[in-house]
Amino acid sequence: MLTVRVYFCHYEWNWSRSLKMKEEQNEFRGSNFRFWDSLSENEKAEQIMKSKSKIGVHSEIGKLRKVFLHSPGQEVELMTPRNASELLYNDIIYYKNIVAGHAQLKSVLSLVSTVLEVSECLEEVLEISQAREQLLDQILAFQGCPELKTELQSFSSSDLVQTLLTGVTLKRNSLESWLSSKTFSLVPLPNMYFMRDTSMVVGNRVIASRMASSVRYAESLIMRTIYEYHPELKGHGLLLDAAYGEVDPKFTIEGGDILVISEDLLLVGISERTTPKAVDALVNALIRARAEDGNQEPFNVLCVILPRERSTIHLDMIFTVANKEQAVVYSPYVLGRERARVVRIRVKPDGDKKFKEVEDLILGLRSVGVRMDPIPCGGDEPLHQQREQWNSGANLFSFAPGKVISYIHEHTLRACESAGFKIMSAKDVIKHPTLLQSNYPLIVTVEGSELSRGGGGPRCMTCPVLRDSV
Ligand SMILES: NC(=[NH2+])NCCC[C@H](N)C(=O)O
Repeated sequence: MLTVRVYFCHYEWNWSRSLKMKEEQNEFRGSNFRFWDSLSENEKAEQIMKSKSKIGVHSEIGKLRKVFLHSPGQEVELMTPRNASELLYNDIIYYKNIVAGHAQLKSVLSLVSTVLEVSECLEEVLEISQAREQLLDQILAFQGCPELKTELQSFSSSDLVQTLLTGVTLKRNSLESWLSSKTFSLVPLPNMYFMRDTSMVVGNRVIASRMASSVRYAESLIMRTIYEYHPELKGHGLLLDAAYGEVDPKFTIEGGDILVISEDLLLVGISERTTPKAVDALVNALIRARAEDGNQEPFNVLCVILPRERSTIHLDMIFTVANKEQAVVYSPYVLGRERARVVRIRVKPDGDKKFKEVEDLILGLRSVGVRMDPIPCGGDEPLHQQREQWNSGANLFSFAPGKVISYIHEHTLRACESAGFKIMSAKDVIKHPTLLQSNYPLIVTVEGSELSRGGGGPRCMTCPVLRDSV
């Protein structure tokens, strides 16, 4: 294999050792590489600036530099048919069967980006006593089990990470607990591998989500703590700090509903997970943040009112961006007779907002100057569309413009091929990373038949922290 030295490796990072090592191991960084020595002084300075900036997401497709993942562990095997739906799963899934699919995703992303494993970051953060204390207090208060604190405080950081992920079984040591229908005093976090939802980077700031379901609260508290304390990520301020504080069912927001199309355009799902009240707060927070940054440009938010169905919990289950002007869509809800309503909010820098209902999402995008040609998830047949969308067939993840990861869905992939994409398996790409250097649009497929039964796809499993601008 061709060995390539990438300019990123030449910058001396001051951050934690493990992260630096990861940078160095990642010698090959995808298609746009150049030898450091071939860069002009200006280009070098620009690259150094870029690598200094710790977080920044201004599009759905900019070349990926840093991404959060969580490789699923034993926590996914703690559910039973009885509690599966409460734990937000479509079915009982087996750890061994999802490992391979997730490992493919991670290997492909590691070829092009720094991959931050959330459990490793959490372990590092738990070494900071203030962070550990704060996180434990918050999680245990939310879960109503503050009595666990003394025991958990005594754990090593790695044991504590494991315990937070796999939960604590309720001790049957009183009549009340003996008769309780609960299994856990501290609920496990089997949804952790859906990294997308619990926090998000919008522009140069972070949103700590407020999850719609209490079984996921702890996940966003974990992310909030990582962004607050981790040397690699801290210091950016929160755009919206929704993870902690009073529970208000009218105020919930999850990352699967937020798509950053450009600096001046967001798509937002109004769904069973994300409420209008939270989106109002997000828009106001953006107005303030942009004013702070001296940004005098107006911006737009397109709000898609999603049906409340299990397979459309988030906007990214019916619409994901695959290239500069192409998106994979679930046609019935984006274009068809049953299409979702879309409300456009035009926001002036002085905070003035104008609301208008637009015809559909694609025309709404046009109305703000963005062309997106839809590629139908499942192809043209309603039967295939429904089956493949159910298994997260519209949920693709872009790691560069026109470079996308998808599950293997025959009809969706065929539609993508007709739209100009080449299809390659993750296995081939991992064996021959130079395949990623192609100039043509590319879809890398990962095995997802078991992963999708957790309720999401490649976009749901990734949380981009840093992307190049497009
Ligand atoms: N961005 C997404 N579509 N995420 C899917 C999350 C699935 C997860 N089981 C949940 O219900 O929360």
